[in-house]
Amino acid sequence: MDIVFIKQLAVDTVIGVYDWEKQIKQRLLLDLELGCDLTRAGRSDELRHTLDYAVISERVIALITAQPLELIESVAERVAELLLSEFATQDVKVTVYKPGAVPAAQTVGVCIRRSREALS
Ligand SMILES: Nc1nc2c(c(=O)[nH]1)N=C([C@H](O)[C@@H](O)CO)CN2
Repeated sequence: MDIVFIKQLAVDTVIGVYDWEKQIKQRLLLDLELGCDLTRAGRSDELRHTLDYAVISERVIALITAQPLELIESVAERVAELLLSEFATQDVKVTVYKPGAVPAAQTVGVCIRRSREALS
């Protein structure tokens, strides 16, 4: 399976369980992997034959900033659902980092894999 990926997509949004977190924006970083077949795009050299990482990035940022959430798990699940429903990908891997959440750690986060197969 080929992959279109986006690494360390920065999104400033309201995210967190605690009251003080609901008053501020915090930065999340996302790694996205979308499984697909890139043979046609590689041969044709046409953008319409692949997944446009610029469009995907804009959609993901718009989704995450549209509503406050508590858990980064919820962010990951919503992003996976969006990617599978709006883009021609077979499966996705979504990693959400919340740097700074645990001062003693470089970063913390969650990683999920979801496939179109599992939806049907
Ligand atoms: N597995 C998770 N653990 C925690 C989360 C989370 O989203 N997923 N969130 C918090 C708080 O919001 C924390 O980031 C505040 O520093 C705690 N644990």
